[in-house]
Amino acid sequence: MNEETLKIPQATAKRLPLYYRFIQNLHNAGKQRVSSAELSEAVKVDSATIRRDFSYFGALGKKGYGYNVNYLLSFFRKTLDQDEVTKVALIGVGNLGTAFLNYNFLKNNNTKIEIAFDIDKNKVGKKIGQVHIYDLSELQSRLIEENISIAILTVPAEVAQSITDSILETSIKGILNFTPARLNVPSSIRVHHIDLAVELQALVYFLKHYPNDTENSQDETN
Ligand SMILES: NC(=O)c1ccc[n+]([C@@H]2O[C@H](COP(=O)([O-])OP(=O)(O)OC[C@H]3O[C@@H](n4cnc5c(N)ncnc54)[C@H](O)[C@@H]3O)[C@@H](O)[C@H]2O)c1
Repeated sequence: MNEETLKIPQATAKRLPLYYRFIQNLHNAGKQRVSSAELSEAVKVDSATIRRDFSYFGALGKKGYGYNVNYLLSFFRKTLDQDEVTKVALIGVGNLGTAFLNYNFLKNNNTKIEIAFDIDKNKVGKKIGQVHIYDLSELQSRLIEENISIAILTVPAEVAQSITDSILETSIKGILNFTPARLNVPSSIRVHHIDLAVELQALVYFLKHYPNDTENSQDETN
């Protein structure tokens, strides 16, 4: 994201790609304008939150008119750096990694897995979709050469920290960690953890303790 968006709350920042996706859908469907109530229904975020989120960027909507779809689209495209492709590497081409390579974020214009790594000799040298799988010994040199800024970690938890340590001195600025390992990194590197087991447990907890909380029945902030 560019500098203008650096000071917005993190929860708002995390909702931006969600807004962008739905605004793209509205644009593709030929819609010219959208009210915060319609947007709220589509993205399942309450309209007060949408108005507050949008207010961080100045007055984007007009009372009684709603938001101009083209304006929002170009605004979010610019804010989310959609015109600039962020190169991603995937480390660990097992069950989860293979699924990501097949999916390869085709709906996102600005992120693409460019390269993958594994230690398994049966996988190294092959391609999944457009993505080549290289031996782990080539990790640092290829990350630097291709100027890759994000690494997705889908390796066994035991090796997650050592792989992380080995990419600290490369072009990597962010790590999307799917392993259950908690990673130690310097503050110059950002780590986002995605743990299905934790999410499932949280869902079970909310079902049990907040069965009637229909106001907040969608969690889009993580
Ligand atoms: N976050 C989630 O929701 C979620 C869900 C399922 C699995 N996981 C985690 O994701 C990771 C991968 O799971 P999986 O089911 O795909 O496992 P997997 O065993 O199918 O795949 C792991 C891959 O990593 C490779 N590998 C092993 N050591 C390596 C190293 N040092 N460098 C590079 N590659 C190496 C293996 O050869 C294999 O291809 C695990 O840590 C697992 O706990 C997370």
